[in-house]
Amino acid sequence: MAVPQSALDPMSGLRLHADSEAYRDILTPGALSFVAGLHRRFDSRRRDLLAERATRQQRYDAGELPDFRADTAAIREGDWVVAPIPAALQDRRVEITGPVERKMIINALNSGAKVFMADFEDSSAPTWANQIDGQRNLRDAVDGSIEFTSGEGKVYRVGANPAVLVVRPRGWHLPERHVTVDGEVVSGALVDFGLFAFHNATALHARDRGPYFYLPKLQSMEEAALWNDVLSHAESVLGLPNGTMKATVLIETLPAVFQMHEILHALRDRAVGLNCGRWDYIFSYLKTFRAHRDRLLPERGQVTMNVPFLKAYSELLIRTCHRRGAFAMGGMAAQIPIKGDEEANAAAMAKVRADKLREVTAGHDGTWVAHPALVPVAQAVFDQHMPTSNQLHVSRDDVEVSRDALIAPAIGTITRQGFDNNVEVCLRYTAAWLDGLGCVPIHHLMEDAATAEIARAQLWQWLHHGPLEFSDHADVNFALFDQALAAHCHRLRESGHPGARRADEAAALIAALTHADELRDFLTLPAYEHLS
Ligand SMILES: CC(=O)SCCNC(=O)CCNC(=O)[C@H](O)C(C)(C)COP(=O)(O)OP(=O)(O)OC[C@H]1O[C@@H](n2cnc3c(N)ncnc32)[C@H](O)[C@@H]1OP(=O)(O)O
Ligand SMILES: O=CC(=O)O
Ligand SMILES: [Mg+2]
Repeated sequence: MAVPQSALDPMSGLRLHADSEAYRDILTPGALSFVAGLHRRFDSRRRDLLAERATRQQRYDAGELPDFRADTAAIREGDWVVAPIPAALQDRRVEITGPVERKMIINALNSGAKVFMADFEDSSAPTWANQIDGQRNLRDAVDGSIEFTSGEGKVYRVGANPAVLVVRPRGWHLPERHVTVDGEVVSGALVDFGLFAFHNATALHARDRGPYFYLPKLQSMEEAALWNDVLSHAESVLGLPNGTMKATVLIETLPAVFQMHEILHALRDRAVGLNCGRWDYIFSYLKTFRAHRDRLLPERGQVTMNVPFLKAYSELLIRTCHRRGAFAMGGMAAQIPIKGDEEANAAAMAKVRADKLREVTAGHDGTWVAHPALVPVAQAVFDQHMPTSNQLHVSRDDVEVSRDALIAPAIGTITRQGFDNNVEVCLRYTAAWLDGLGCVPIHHLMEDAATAEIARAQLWQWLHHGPLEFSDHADVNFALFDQALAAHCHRLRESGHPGARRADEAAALIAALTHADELRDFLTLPAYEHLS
């Protein structure tokens, strides 16, 4: 189906500040007009909502605690369900996620997972080339022409029964500085969504395959309503029936956990589920309580999904989703396969299995994996404990979760090793990101923007809310941080690790962010100024 030209805005006012010649097939006049139209219609609302985030955070800094909203009680108490879920998304027991790199897209589609979440967000360093090559790769995946030949001559093609594609655009906070409209920088979310929808919506709809989206880092039902209006407008411009574009929302901020019914309600014509984005959720807990010394978290390794505030969040998410006829998706275990060490690999796989067992027995309808080798591991657990396509019938009416349970402080310690690991992860991840890699293995764990943010936020909290002690009673202080950062920077510079050549820049950025009086909202915003 052709896009009616009359529905597209004129091109005037849109400027590209990067190579566009090489991407003429993606940056077509029609696609750019579509993005410009989204910007003109929706960007002022987006900026107002970002300002509301800042105001909300000021209230938390002044001592207020997040809570359920009084003005939306009728939505929480009312009887309503989301629109029917399409056949292609009825069974989502294992979803593989990964960056929009050509070879990885083919591997993910062939991985045996039910769904592939193609990620422009936590696992992407948003260089112009990464984002626009990613659009081309996805367009080729959708039209069936995608192929890749490795340096060794191995040819990659998509086989039978590929995973169903779900796309995650960037969050509302990130700009795409290479595109301006009427002199204003366009939102990364609208660029990622707009280009993907423009090029693929019609073809996907014709095959009953969407388009489907994962929506990241929302804080409120108003932010969900903005997405709803963007999707609805796009459907109308592209000539698709209302509700064709489906959305799964990541509940990965602390404010959002108090508005899960409201978020589903705002998107009820197109919501198919919520997902426990545990890593950003932990980061958001740290950020929300950046001024609350009584809610510091212990080191990252101790903040598992069995910690009471995380258990409460995941169980309330399941209960909420199932009451509304929506899927309750689990999240990502950070372990990845360990090559060349059978024992360590078996221990890592056992952790993944335990995590998936917790999810499936709690009532989750599916889960995420970070690597193709983990698909059979997660699938075996879900197959054994979830004989049906999903568990919408499991109501979890037994779950009673209070506001206090959702914000309960976690008990634990800070070890020197945990502190040092946070410094290393922050540095190495930031350096890799500056070099264009948004997801890297560090000490056999997947590290992406969300996991690195936890490390960064923890260091800031521990150092600014001192005096704190390590488990061996030594002081946690800036001198130790500076020493550790310098040592890791030296090691990284000399290593063959991703980002080695950006080590000094990354170290300077991490030092500035950690010493600053205020915890910055996102590492990726100041880092974007340095991204090639
Ligand atoms: C908090 C969140 O937001 S989670 C969601 C965001 N994070 C992600 O999506 C994580 C995605 N995963 C990855 O990027 C990678 O698995 C990493 C970086 C963690 C590890 O990467 P590597 O060390 O290169 O993995 P490894 O060398 O074992 O890869 C083996 C093969 O699997 C492929 N592969 C690894 N992960 C993936 C993936 N997620 N999707 C598709 N293919 C993958 C590799 O491309 C490689 O293919 P090849 O054998 O054909 O060359
Ligand atoms: O996006 C997922 C998360 O855990 O963060
Ligand atoms: Mg996330």
